[in-house]
Amino acid sequence: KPKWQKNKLTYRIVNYTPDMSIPEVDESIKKALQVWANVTPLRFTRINKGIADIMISFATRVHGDAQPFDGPQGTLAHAFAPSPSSGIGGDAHFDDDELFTLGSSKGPVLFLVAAHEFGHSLGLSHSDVRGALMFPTYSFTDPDSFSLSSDDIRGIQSLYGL
Ligand SMILES: CN1c2ccc([C@H]3CN(Cc4ccccc4)C(=O)CO3)cc2CS1(=O)=O
Ligand SMILES: [Zn+2]
Ligand SMILES: [Zn+2]
Repeated sequence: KPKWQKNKLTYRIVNYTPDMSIPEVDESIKKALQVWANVTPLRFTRINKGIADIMISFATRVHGDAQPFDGPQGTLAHAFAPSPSSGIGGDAHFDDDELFTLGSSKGPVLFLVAAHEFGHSLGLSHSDVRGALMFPTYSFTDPDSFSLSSDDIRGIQSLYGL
């Protein structure tokens, strides 16, 4: 299973969705990374130019990789597993044909989708445990009452320890 060979990782928010304010996106991304930092030795530092380990962007349809997005609904985002060779490893792309929200059930909650995607960015694949963050299908949960399932914790700690 590919994993990062370092605990200090950088991230960069390359562009923004029109759905939310810039501070709301910044906070959602920061909280989503903190979910994984809370249970591992991993630490995330934001940079605002250059190449980060985890490049975060919003895009629609064909957007420069082999996985064009599919318009509204369906795929909400995708992320690439860590890779020693390819620069895209770790990157997370969000489908801007979705309406990302801070916490309403009017559209997918960016924090929740990002937390799931960053699981992939760190090397996790999907879980078959309903209720796990890494379960393949999204189901709205109140972001304030969100917590990782034991399956998510077992998975990430099998890669990075605690
Ligand atoms: C907070 N949670 C999320 C967030 C996002 C996702 C996935 C779902 N998804 C749509 C999807 C549906 C069906 C199959 C694959 C992907 C994405 O594209 C990316 O995010 C899945 C889950 C499980 S959850 O605990 O409810
Ligand atoms: Zn992409
Ligand atoms: Zn997924």
